[in-house]
Amino acid sequence: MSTGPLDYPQTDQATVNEGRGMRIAIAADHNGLALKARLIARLTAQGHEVDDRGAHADGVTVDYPPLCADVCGRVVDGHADRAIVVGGSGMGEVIACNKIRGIRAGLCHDRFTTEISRAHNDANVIVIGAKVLSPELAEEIVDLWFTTRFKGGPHQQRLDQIALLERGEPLT
Ligand SMILES: O=C(CO)[C@H](O)[C@H](O)COP(=O)(O)O
Repeated sequence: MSTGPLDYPQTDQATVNEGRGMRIAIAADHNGLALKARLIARLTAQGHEVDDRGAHADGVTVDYPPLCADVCGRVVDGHADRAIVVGGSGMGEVIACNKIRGIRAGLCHDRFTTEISRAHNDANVIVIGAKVLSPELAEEIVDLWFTTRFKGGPHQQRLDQIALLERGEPLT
């Protein structure tokens, strides 16, 4: 992952790898365990290195914020190129992830939101609601997410503005 002048993670190795051979941290709460397992199998078969950060126990209710903090921390500290979080709706998860400096998490539930999260927002975390999507659509959008490149240009300027907000600095 490169670090730009504003000291936050920018376009990452993923765009260089064009969707292959990335280090991916993944987590799910109790609502997302089956989908997490399915995505791990698929991404591993595609040649990615997948780090399953939990939860691991089926039938046990868990809180999602610590899982979000963990996988996002792996991205921010450079141990992972990108992260996936699976929840029930994914709404709380995307809120939690976006509290972490350097994280741009997108809640993706169709092809449009998925493409925009990468092309415009350079999202480094994708959040999926296992109760919102079919497993087949989840696989499709994860594939799309990993192969969609950030467009840069005016979108980079907006990300720079978001980074200023994150740092509590005035927008110029
Ligand atoms: O998607 C989620 C948060 O946005 C969680 O999966 C959901 O809130 C968990 O709820 P419950 O404990 O009732 O299964």
